[in-house]
Amino acid sequence: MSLPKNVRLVEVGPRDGLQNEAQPISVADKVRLVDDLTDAGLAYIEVGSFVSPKWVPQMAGSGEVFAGIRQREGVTYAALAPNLRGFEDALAAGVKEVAVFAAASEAFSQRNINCSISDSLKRFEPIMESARSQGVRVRGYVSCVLGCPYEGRISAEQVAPVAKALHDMGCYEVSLGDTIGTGTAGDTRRLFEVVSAQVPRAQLAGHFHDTYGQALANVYASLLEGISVFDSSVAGLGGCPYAKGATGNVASEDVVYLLQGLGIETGIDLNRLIAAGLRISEVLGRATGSRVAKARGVR
Ligand SMILES: CC(C)(COP(=O)([O-])OP(=O)([O-])OC[C@H]1O[C@@H](n2cnc3c(N)ncnc32)[C@H](O)[C@@H]1OP(=O)([O-])[O-])[C@@H](O)C(=O)NCCC(=O)NCCSC(=O)C[C@@](C)(O)CC(=O)[O-]
Repeated sequence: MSLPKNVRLVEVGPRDGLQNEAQPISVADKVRLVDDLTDAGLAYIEVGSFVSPKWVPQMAGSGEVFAGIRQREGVTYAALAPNLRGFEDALAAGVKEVAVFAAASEAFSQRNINCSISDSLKRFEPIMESARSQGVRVRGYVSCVLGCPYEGRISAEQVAPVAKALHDMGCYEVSLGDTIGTGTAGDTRRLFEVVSAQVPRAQLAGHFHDTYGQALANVYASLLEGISVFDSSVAGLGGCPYAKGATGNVASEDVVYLLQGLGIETGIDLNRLIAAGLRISEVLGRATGSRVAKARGVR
């Protein structure tokens, strides 16, 4: 299979990246991050989550962040919604696209959203119905596609029915998440081979955490499988509150560098992206997680 000519990056830094931070991050700093990412040319930015603040306190101000950001024409600013309440709160905050999130592991589903996989899918149905009637696009996530912090190995055959269910209920794209970053390039190729028998490749995305240093290799393995949408996080921010020890997503800067080397267009200005990552890393008081940013001689 030949490599895709264009790739779309879904920037999840402001959401997946920051949701796990214990230290307070001001609304102004979150707004600045999203604006910097807009200026760097990202066409899709996941800005926040409308989830319970008791479960994920860092996302509590997502409505204020939406109110503060500069929205550029043609850029999608999305948010996570776990239930109808979250969906309605998101809409009230002016959100035009949401993402629902399920898991391929029962134990993770319980820890993350306090219900079974099948109950979570039922919970999404009223969201899908309301979204359809209001013309809101919904993206779907499946977590733990290559491993679970509680159940260990997860097979591609466990992932495929969950991805299919999200696709069948109307998610226009399903992102497959290696939440704990244990997957290898071989596992990744097999995952997409199996899942693409249920959901077309053009409607699948890859979401790789870099815990074991395999994320960039997994992006490349996915490209070889014809996948052309990847979630990534500026400065490699992040982790998951329900997957202890998991590091951030693959750094957006590193993915852009990889893609540039393959002659694949993303429309992203790498220098501005690096600057955005350095600014938020400074706010967080730590070094950037992007190897490319580090190699360019800055922090
Ligand atoms: C789903 C629930 C709400 C169930 O949580 P629950 O406790 O079972 O829900 P509940 O319906 O019993 O409600 C409990 C309380 O939460 C409130 N509540 C209920 N819904 C909402 C809402 N939408 N927004 C704000 N508040 C809400 C509700 O009003 C009530 O408040 P109280 O009466 O106790 O004061 C909870 O488990 C939750 O919010 N979980 C979110 C977990 C999360 O955000 N995880 C991280 C995102 S997933 C991820 O990172 C993985 C991904 C996508 O990146 C891919 C990958 O890497 O794998």
